[in-house]
Amino acid sequence: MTQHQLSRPGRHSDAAPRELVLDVGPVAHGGHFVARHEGRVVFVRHSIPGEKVRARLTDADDGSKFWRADVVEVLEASDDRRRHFWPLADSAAAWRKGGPPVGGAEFGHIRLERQRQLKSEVLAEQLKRLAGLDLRVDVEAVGQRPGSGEEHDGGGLAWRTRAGFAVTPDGRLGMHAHRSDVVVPVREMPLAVPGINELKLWELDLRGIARVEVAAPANGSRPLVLLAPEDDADPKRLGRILARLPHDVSVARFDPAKGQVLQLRGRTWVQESAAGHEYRVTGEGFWQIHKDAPETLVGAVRTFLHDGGYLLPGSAVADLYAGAGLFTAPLADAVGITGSVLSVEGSPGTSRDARKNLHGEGHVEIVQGRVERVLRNRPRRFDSLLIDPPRAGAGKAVVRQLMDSGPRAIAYVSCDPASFARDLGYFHAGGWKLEGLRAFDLYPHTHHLETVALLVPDA
Ligand SMILES: C[S@@+](CC[C@H](N)C(=O)[O-])C[C@H]1O[C@@H](n2cnc3c(N)ncnc32)[C@H](O)[C@@H]1O
Repeated sequence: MTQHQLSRPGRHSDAAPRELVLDVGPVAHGGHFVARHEGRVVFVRHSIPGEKVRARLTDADDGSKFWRADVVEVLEASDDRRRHFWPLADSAAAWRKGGPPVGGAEFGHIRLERQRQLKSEVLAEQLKRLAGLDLRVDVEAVGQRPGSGEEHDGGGLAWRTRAGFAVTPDGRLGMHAHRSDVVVPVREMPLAVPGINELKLWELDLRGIARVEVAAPANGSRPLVLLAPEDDADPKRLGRILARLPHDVSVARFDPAKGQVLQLRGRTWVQESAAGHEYRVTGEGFWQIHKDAPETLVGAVRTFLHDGGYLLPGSAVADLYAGAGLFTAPLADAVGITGSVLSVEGSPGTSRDARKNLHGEGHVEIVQGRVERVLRNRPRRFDSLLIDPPRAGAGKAVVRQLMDSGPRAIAYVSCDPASFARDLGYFHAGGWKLEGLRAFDLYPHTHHLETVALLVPDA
């Protein structure tokens, strides 16, 4: 990696030292660890509680309440520290070579079991702070061979069925350095499933392409490569890239701003499978990223709703923030043709997929629109609900609408402990309680965490 200026945000006042020696304290939401320098909080990435590190300031404005820093040298290492499995994402190694590490594997230097403990601590802290709840939940490992995590011999790797790449100015496959516009060339993505790495996209000349997205379903069906050309790209370049990719790979061009996907070869979608159902997912449409996430999450929701007696034949239920219908199909099975399922998804393309995926299920109504609008314009009663909002969570108004629709239970699937804890606070204020909570490590080696909760009225 060459020396680059940090272009985003990388602010330093002249008075601020560029490197500090820090004693690292507890983990915070977002994958940072809390340290202090002369009374000011410094959020340090790539460290571990209890360590002493030398860290480079990446955001250090005199006026700001806290600074951000990145480890360049570990002075006293934690027993939980492991050699990072990917040199490009190893903070100290990357800075030694003159630039920031690539993003996306910011916990890769931590023993897997300790990663899960840290995520559990973050969840407990958010629940306490935002929902006033004293609760510690263990984070469950998913799809890892027992004991394999310690040596990184496959533990926690090769799980991403989706990967996004940038392109270097000279046309090589790359990834953004952490909090930076710098694109670092890559030759593999260790968190991605083999179906993505086998494409060897790093061998392509990608000049004229701004972004590359790849989807390789866990069921081994045909992968899809999405290419976003720059505005002034020579169309012949797309043809040359197409010729270099294996024939059994679908290729499409896409325009992220307009949400358009145009076929170049094969399909514009991938075929996914879960819980005995088949799903098509077009372009960049949402699908759970971890190869084992669909089965894991459907199983957890089923246990909470079905085993709790909240999902009976004939029930009226809803799947909100439904994507391509991952949960809609098993909910439709459970309530049967005497019941009904309302499935609401905001993205027009993904909602079209849901319509195709649930075609023929007469008791399922697919509605494209924002959840808050659909619930406001057509208020109705439900026996139980499932929600799986994006990272921002559902929010106060939607939580109110959900409670007002009279369900006996709500399953809440969340990918962000902070917005989940905040929403839980709104449920508490409305007279509801947390009846069950499970947490899953569906993003190993990153700070992200998935939870599934069961909420019921506090009778
Ligand atoms: C975390 S994904 C879950 C999708 C689906 N449940 C699954 O597991 O495959 C959230 C989905 O909500 C959609 N979405 C985001 N904001 C929305 C809103 N206000 N109303 C409806 N859908 C929304 C996104 O397009 C995305 O498909």
